[in-house]
Amino acid sequence: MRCSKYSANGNDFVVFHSDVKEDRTELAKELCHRQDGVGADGLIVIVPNSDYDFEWQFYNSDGSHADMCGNGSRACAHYAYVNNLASSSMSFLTGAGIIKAEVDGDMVLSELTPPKILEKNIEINGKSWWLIDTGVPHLVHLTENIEEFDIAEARELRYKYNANVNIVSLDGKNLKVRTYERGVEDETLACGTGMAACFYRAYTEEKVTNNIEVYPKSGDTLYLGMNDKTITFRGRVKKTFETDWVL
Ligand SMILES: N[C@@H](CCC[C@H](N)C(=O)O)C(=O)O
Repeated sequence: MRCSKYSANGNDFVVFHSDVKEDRTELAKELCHRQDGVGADGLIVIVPNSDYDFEWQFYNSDGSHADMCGNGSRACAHYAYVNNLASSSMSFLTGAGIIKAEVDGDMVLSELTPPKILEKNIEINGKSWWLIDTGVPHLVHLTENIEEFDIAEARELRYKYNANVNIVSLDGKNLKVRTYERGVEDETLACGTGMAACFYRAYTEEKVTNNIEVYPKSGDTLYLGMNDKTITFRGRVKKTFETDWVL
């Protein structure tokens, strides 16, 4: 079985495809383990679908299922293209809905599901959070100082709201973002749906214009914009390892 490891701007994934759709919770935990496994933030399994190019099963590193993953969608699209599972322009089914993606070398564009503001102005400890669904739920707080990310507070909010937790600051006309991810239970180097939620809040509040750059913790550059109702999310992916493997 072909099995690849991808880094999508520091958010890393084990990816493989299979004809069998089955529960892979335990496998996700084993493979994603940083010391005893391959090590990754998530596991993506591509399985056949009769209506779209394919569908995916997405697992966080703790084995929990997530409906969507922005960075994972770009890694998955690249894997599907280079393994002849789809053409460079594809659509696939996720728990959050249909995702369209386009692969151009190592640049991959993913069109995320329409963002939804679930709740505005949640005031906690002098901070004002918005809860936004960009395929999965994200709390977003606009801050002056991106260096001050209180992980203990983020962890508390993550459980209270069952959401990922982000802080975002302006960097000129662009944005810097940091994300605590549920299912990884720590800050990750990048989170696509998190960047999308931060962009959406900043754009809705007219802090940024359309089509800007967003810089996650890894320091990479992602390109985000509103396209009618959906958010386009573009950036490089890197295949870091590949093996043919007997599981
Ligand atoms: N890293 C992903 C988000 C993965 C799912 C998330 N941890 C959740 O459980 O909601 C991204 O790039 O969007």
